[in-house]
Amino acid sequence: MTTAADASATTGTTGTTGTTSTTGATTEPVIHRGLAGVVADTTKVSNVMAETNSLTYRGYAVQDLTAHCSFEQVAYLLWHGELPTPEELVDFQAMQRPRRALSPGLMLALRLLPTSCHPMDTLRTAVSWIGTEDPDAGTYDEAANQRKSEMLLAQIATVVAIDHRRRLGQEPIPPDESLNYVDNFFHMCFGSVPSPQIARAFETSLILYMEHSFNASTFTARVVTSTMSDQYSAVTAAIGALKGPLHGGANEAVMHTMLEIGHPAKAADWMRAELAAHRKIMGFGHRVYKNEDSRVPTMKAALWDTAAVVGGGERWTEMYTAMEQTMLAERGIYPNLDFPTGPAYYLMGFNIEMFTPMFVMSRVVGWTAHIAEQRAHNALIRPLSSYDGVPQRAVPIELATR
Ligand SMILES: CC(=O)SCCNC(=O)CCNC(=O)[C@H](O)C(C)(C)COP(=O)(O)OP(=O)(O)OC[C@H]1O[C@@H](n2cnc3c(N)ncnc32)[C@H](O)[C@@H]1OP(=O)(O)O
Ligand SMILES: O=C([O-])CC(=O)C(=O)O
Repeated sequence: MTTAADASATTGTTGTTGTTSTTGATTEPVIHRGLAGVVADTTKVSNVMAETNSLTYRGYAVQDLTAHCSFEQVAYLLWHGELPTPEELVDFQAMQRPRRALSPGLMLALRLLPTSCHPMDTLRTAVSWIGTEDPDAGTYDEAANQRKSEMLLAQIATVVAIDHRRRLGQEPIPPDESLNYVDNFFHMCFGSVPSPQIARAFETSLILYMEHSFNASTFTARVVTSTMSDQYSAVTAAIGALKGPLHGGANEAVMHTMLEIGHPAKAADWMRAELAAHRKIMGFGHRVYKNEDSRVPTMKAALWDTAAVVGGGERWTEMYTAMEQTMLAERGIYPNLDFPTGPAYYLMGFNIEMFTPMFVMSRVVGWTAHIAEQRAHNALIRPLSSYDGVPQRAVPIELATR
């Protein structure tokens, strides 16, 4: 089998059985395991530029957006291609905020779910449920899909907050239309709004989490959409893809790791032992960025800001520094966005198992922007495989039943 890394340039047509070169000789197909390095389609939503460690949403640098825009403004930008005018923003908020309350059916379903399930399972089930209650779930047109995207954005935060509370044995707190997305989420979780510094740090994390081109969960949403399936199915599948620790689940794993290490002074030895045992350390490495994740400096600053206003915060910033320095010295691998976000969410008072659902609260905007783009220029996503199982054979006569 030839992999992308060791393949020499081959021209010709590729099928499941091999490649026919222009000279007529059959060679083995080039296998791109994990689709690494494959450009699967074009997109206008965001641009991940690994060479310059930079990232733009609809042409705006994410650092510019986190410095000057609210979560709602950036969500509007990703969906509509332009930042909203002040009037458009008011209209957007007036339409979004009343949609935060959940249906009685979904409220009941959330009560019935076991608390032993992971909150990502709650969220996956809730999105699927919302789809069952939408009489237009299967109808596609641009306006209907935009309405569904807005509904999902408004309701996912409510589901996450209710799940956060029910695991603590607490009753839901209804959403408050007078509050912005961030303050309302804290209000629904804790019954109060955060300090401006914490609100800003949290909003920064959400803006940075919102979109990242063809990452595994977005690509999952595009694969489902490419079959002309519905938006709820695509988002439900994307939640399943984000849950894994090699993707969004890493923000939870980072905090578990930091707690296991316990003290910054123990970080270097702990990490060296893990690396010697060939185990991966969550929150480090990236498929596209091989130098530094474009979003990390901004989120690292937000973690430091959070630590400055929360008691005991320096324990986790010192842990961050110790782990970052050790990984760079031992393997030359940089932290990814999940590395600063994990301890930031922990310092903000969230239970660790809620971290990946909080990622969904934001990434749903990116997913649905990509679903719209996929639908607008659809091509069924169906790659080829190279068979390397047993050669063709006949059913043994003694096992035949007909
Ligand atoms: C929001 C996000 O989804 S960001 C990503 C969050 N995921 C994580 O933090 C999980 C930990 N990181 C990883 O598993 C990987 O870096 C990934 C999956 C993110 C990207 O991986 P890939 O591009 O497939 O690279 P791959 O896993 O093959 O790693 C290349 C090499 O670096 C090593 N490596 C990469 N990441 C790590 C890590 N976190 N810890 C230890 N070694 C690592 C691999 O062991 C491999 O070494 P080898 O060539 O000696 O076998
Ligand atoms: O792009 C990726 O592969 C993973 C990632 O950082 C993201 O989804 O934000």
